Amino acid sequence: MPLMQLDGVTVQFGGLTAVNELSFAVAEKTIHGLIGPNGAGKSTVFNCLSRFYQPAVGKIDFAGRDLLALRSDQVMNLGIARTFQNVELFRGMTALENVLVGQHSLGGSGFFGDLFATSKVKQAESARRQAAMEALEFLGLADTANSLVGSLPYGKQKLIEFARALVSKPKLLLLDEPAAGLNPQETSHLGDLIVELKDKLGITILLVEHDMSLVMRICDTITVMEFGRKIAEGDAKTIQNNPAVIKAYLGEGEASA
Ligand SMILES: Nc1ncnc2c1ncn2[C@@H]1O[C@H](COP(=O)(O)OP(=O)(O)OP(=O)(O)O)[C@@H](O)[C@H]1O
Repeated sequence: MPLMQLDGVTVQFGGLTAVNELSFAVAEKTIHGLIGPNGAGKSTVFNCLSRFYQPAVGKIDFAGRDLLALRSDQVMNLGIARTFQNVELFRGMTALENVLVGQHSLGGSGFFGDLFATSKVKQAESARRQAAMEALEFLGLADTANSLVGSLPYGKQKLIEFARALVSKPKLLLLDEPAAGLNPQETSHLGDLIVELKDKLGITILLVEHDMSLVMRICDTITVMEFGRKIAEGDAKTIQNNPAVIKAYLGEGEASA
């Protein structure tokens, strides 16, 4: 059984159908790419999964639950985390503090516990800090823990966003253009880290990305969208040789796809 299944999902903005009867399944512990030319509807799909948008029609099942019946915060508690196209961190806070923010959804000790800082609270706080440090260490960022995020290079900031998403212990991680703004070396390192998230932590990844060499290198399965519809699906080799995919990208001038 897949971890997540979209079934006939349709999203409209006024007269525009941004996602059109889209169905696809994401298998557990895989890296699943969602690609397509600009405006194909990829971000709209992510925004449905994070529950920012409500589809007009369709169903989304996540680990046996009806995702569309849940609020955005409930989705996070169910085990879905995401990163954003543009880095969305608190620049005036340290890397560690930013990662700690990602644990907020895991629940705390409650109002009185926080107020009186009981030993239980202190223990929970120390466990949270340890988990945040472990997430930073996993991504090779331990040395940045006490640095202000705004002072760090963009590539590191992107990875701190990853750490923040990881610390909520997601089953599914939605990565929205993680390679945007990174140089080829940083992109290659990022690709290795994404594979490690799958292999070592067992996290399922849904990846929206324009860097085709990264997508083709790390994805187990790729779903291709154009004008809101699915036009192809399969492994990298199948997708690279699919005439409809080649046409969709060539039509946009992205012959590299
Ligand atoms: N909030 C919105 N209101 C109106 N139209 C929207 C909204 N969000 C997206 N759209 C439109 O829906 C279509 C799909 O957009 P979307 O951002 O999902 O595409 P995308 O595949 O993520 O594109 P890109 O690769 O450029 O990020 C586009 O025509 C876009 O203009």
